Amino acid sequence: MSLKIAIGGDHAGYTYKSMLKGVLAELGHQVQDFGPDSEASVDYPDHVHPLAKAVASKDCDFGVLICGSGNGVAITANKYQDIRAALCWETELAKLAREHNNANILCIPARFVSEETARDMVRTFLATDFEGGRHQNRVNKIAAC
Ligand SMILES: O=C(CO)[C@H](O)[C@H](O)[C@H](O)COP(=O)(O)O
Repeated sequence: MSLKIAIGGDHAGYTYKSMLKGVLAELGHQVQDFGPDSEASVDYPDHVHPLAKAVASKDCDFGVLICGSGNGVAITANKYQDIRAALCWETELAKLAREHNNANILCIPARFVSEETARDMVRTFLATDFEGGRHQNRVNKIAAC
């Protein structure tokens, strides 16, 4: 199924973002790029806030955020009540983020994972469904905070 994917991050994730846009296109997904558009140093919140709003409003189905450690983009995106941004550094974590947490944004630490791992995490994240059940009860309690 073709999805609308929001992608963004900062300068440390720029190269991976460019590579992952190609992966998303190969998978048949529509891509909205929230920048940056070069490797020039930027402030990640400037790119995360509009992306998180697009996912929270369901204008985009899922988001992929890439920075150096993944922490800044995750911390910023999770400020939004309807965002569940998961920092993942191996494929199994990306799978569990969807299965157990119904994560809607995947955060990738570009300076700490290989390009192949980043590609595999994106493919797995988008191909994995939320399990619901006991996990839905837990996710509901996040929103209640
Ligand atoms: O999580 C981050 C910011 O909290 C990211 O790792 C940034 O990409 C990193 O901080 C950028 O560092 P730089 O020295 O300005 O390239």
